[in-house]
Amino acid sequence: MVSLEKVSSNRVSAGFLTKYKFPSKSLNGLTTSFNVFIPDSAKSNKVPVLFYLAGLTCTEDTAAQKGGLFNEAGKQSIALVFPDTSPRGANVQGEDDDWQLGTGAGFYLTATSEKWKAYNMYDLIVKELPEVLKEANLGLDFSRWSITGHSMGGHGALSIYLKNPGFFKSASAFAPVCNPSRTPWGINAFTNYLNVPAPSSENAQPPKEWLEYDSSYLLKNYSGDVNILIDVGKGDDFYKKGQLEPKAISDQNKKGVEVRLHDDFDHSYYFISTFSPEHVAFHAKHLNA
Ligand SMILES: N[C@@H](CCC(=O)N[C@@H](CSC=O)C(=O)NCC(=O)O)C(=O)O
Repeated sequence: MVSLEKVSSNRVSAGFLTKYKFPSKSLNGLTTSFNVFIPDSAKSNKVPVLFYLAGLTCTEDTAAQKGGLFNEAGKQSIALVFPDTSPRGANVQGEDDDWQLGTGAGFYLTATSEKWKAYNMYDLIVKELPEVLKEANLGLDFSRWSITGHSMGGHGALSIYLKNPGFFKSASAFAPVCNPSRTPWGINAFTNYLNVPAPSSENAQPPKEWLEYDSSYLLKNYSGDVNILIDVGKGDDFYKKGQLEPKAISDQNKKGVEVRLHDDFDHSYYFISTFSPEHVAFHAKHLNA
């Protein structure tokens, strides 16, 4: 039995957003927080669930406050779950020194490096949080889950979807890191958290431990049907600097994958909140099919 503590609750759109915290086994016993939006309709019928994984430097509050997801989620009777982006206070030397590694930068993987042993956001999202939500008895339908995210969280959403065939009905992402085993944020995260060094040449095949978390590679080797929507802004500086590489996904021309590039939009929550109602509607189509 997990000791789930309610931190706050706010009326928003056609439901309530409630923040909880609990000591997480995945994160070495550290306390983690998450927000959950439950539409009013959950009182009469169980509702499907959409996870939102946020990006570097974010918390469980970032997308809840700025993502613009609630009106459509309320209308479509979908619950939203917003986890944190890393453990907090793991006491790893240097974990607060660089916004691209450590606190706020968990990269949604299971760390295999002794130094980063609390950094197990993959286990938290895929195993522990679903169990915690089931136990909390919030009116959620545990046969219908989907997943979305932004940037590092877009990488998380796509890789978690592709690593768990059949578990999620659909995945979507805003400006995701699509090919982390060949782009700087991913290489930095994998080298450190997985303790597997980068290959000596840029053109060499990345290590197999890294590829297990690379959505482009996972998609290439995926045999079933997929439902994936990706939006990227052409005015996004991280896109221009080669951190995102959506071409690694769009060039595969896989059925069930739509990658849309939009003029002018940047990496910010102005971009996300513009397209988030469409993403919620996309997931509703698959969650309610
Ligand atoms: N501090 C950084 C910029 C950090 C940043 O832009 N974070 C993005 C996610 S980037 C990929 O995961 C974000 O979502 N920020 C929160 C927000 O409210 O916009 C820098 O110095 O560039």
